[in-house]
Amino acid sequence: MKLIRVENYEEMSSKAAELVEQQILGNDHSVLGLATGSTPLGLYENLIQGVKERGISYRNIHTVNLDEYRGLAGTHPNSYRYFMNKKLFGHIDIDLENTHIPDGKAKSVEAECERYEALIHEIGPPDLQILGMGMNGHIGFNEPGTKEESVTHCVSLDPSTRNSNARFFSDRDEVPTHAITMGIESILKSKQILVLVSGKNKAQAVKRLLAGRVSEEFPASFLWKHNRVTLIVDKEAYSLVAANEE
Ligand SMILES: O=P(O)(O)OC[C@H]1O[C@](O)(CO)[C@@H](O)[C@@H]1O
Repeated sequence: MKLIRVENYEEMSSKAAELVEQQILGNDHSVLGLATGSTPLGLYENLIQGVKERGISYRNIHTVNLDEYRGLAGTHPNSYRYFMNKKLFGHIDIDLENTHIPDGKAKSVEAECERYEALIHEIGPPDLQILGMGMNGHIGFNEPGTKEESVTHCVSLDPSTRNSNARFFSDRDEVPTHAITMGIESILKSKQILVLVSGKNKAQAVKRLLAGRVSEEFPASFLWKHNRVTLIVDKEAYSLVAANEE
């Protein structure tokens, strides 16, 4: 795992954008794996700037997102489809037909998971997958206990994840109880993975990740099984590791 230590969220976001743009400049037909949550927002702002100021084009880029809440339509303001359209896709020259996110409202969740996994293989796997990490080590919505062999599946969300994501909803009870997520195996198929972690509330998770012990109990630890992972971590998120080094 390649570690890039940066000062703060802004630097993490601009460094990440630099790496994404490098990928696009190297192959303008790249497949990007994208994430939601607070972490990649700064990255997306930088990518939007890249279109306006650096002439980066997404005309031939395809994207696959990691996950979507079960039960929310793409028009729901808390759905990840809505998030992606608002925070990125609506501001860059990407063809929306080339952007893919699981359908949270699909009638049959099993059929939707199968369709999405097949789609990842058909257009992908991603040349570059962006990941955030939950405080409990979740990647996508793969909660502790998820098997390494997991492909796209429906998960019951951990109470800690629902609590943490409640900040996006007007009421905690509105946070969906289930989500569709790419599995660990689906994520590890990506050719390259870029993990972004920022803030004090992730310091414990960074410490656990960098301890290097691979365990189902901490899903992000499976990233040690991939040979092209870059972790960009800011000072606060790295603080507990730094304290150990002193
Ligand atoms: O970036 P945040 O909001 O801390 O969330 C971390 C991770 O949690 C998820 O939002 C799922 O809850 C992931 O998509 C994200 O990478």
